[in-house]
Amino acid sequence: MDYQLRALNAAEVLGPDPDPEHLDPRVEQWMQAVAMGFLDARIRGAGLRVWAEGMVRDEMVLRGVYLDEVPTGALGPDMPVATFTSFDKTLNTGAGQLLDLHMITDVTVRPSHRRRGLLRQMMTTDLREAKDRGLSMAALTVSEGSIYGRFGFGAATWCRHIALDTSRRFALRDEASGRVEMVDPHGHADLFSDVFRRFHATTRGSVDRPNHYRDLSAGTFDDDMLDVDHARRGAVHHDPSGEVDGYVSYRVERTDRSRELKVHDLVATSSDAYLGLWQFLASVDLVERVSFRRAPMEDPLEFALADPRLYSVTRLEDLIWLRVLDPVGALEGREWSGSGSCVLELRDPLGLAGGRWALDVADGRASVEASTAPADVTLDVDTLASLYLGGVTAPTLARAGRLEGSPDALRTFAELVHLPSRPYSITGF
Ligand SMILES: CC(=O)SCCNC(=O)CCNC(=O)[C@H](O)C(C)(C)COP(=O)(O)OP(=O)(O)OC[C@H]1O[C@@H](n2cnc3c(N)ncnc32)[C@H](O)[C@@H]1OP(=O)(O)O
Repeated sequence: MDYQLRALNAAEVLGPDPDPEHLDPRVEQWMQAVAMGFLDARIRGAGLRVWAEGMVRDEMVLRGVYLDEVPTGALGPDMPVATFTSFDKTLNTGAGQLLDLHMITDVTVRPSHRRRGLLRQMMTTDLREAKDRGLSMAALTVSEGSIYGRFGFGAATWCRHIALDTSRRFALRDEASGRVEMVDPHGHADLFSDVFRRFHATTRGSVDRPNHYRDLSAGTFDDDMLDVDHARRGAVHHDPSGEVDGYVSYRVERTDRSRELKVHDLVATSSDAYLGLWQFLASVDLVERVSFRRAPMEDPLEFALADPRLYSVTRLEDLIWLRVLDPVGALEGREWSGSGSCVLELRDPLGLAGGRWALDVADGRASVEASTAPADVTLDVDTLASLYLGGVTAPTLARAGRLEGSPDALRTFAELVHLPSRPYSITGF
């Protein structure tokens, strides 16, 4: 069977203002292939608008694998058998630095064509092109944990799914300051985006949001319902000067004889905003359970409660998986601890970032260059990805057998790479 890998530049094909009723058929067929690959319904209505606008604003590259010949009656030659999207945004790497980030999503291969190397072909082409364009880091979120390690990706940020008992027993140890007012989220996409922009600028581990988050946060599109969420409600937190420093977007769902408040998005730029929004959520009557799937691993809420047992973690989720493309750009673009030096041997199954790299850290900033000196520490490129944002420590990875070196070398590297807190991304894509 002959396959052709093609790439479409969404902004070029759709123009600046795409009309969802009359999309270029190549793009629409590509979208329907993605929907089929993720076992979703056909895309229509609001979904076409949100997706097309997002593709254009984010300048997405849509890769597709097409069949040369299609048997009579089978899905047509314009619908790809495999899809893959990428676009560029930024990653907060700590100490206020934003690193350019190559983001990958919408990876599907039609079941009748899987395990023939189509994902491998799209991935290796895309990563090579991103590296050639000068990007030093790529990222994705995964449907299954077993797929992307072979391509050099490692889990780098995690989040908690939490449930909070908001019955009469709920109380914070101290009242949060500031004030919360309800808003209609459908009309506040700009305000929500602005709060997120400030959160992104100050939070290590945050990845910038694709454009369609404007609709997801505001509830003008919901990716489970594939439509406008008419039950979506919202509230914002004002700091004592009156400035909005956090928001929450949520809906209440009935389960048997009770109700659950499901938080879709909660973004806060200060602890008062974060705790104030939780205090508001707990004050919603007729609901005794609030759930949220993007709580930080180090969650102040747990420790602000008068009764910490009202807080439960229902699941831990790996969220952002990173892939180093260029070790110099990636390692120099990160926050480090103290001063010292070390030679790293990086093993890379795709040959993009492998080799020996001399790392020199002075007062938290690194300079990195290729080296022929003997390696102090040896690791795989996916292990470096997991260490990169401080989501896991070097001693833990050494105990897992994923770092090799003498005890002294491992100690030096562990001290340099260590970061004081866990990273937090609130954005899946
Ligand atoms: C970033 C994202 O978009 S995440 C979403 C990923 N997509 C999905 O989960 C949708 C449903 N699944 C699919 O569409 C496909 O099965 C895909 C995309 C996961 C895999 O596509 P394929 O073309 O079958 O993969 P391909 O043949 O290139 O396999 C590449 C390698 O990955 C391995 N692999 C592929 N799928 C899986 C899997 N689900 N679990 C474990 N390993 C896998 C293959 O065995 C192969 O390994 P090898 O090269 O070391 O021998």
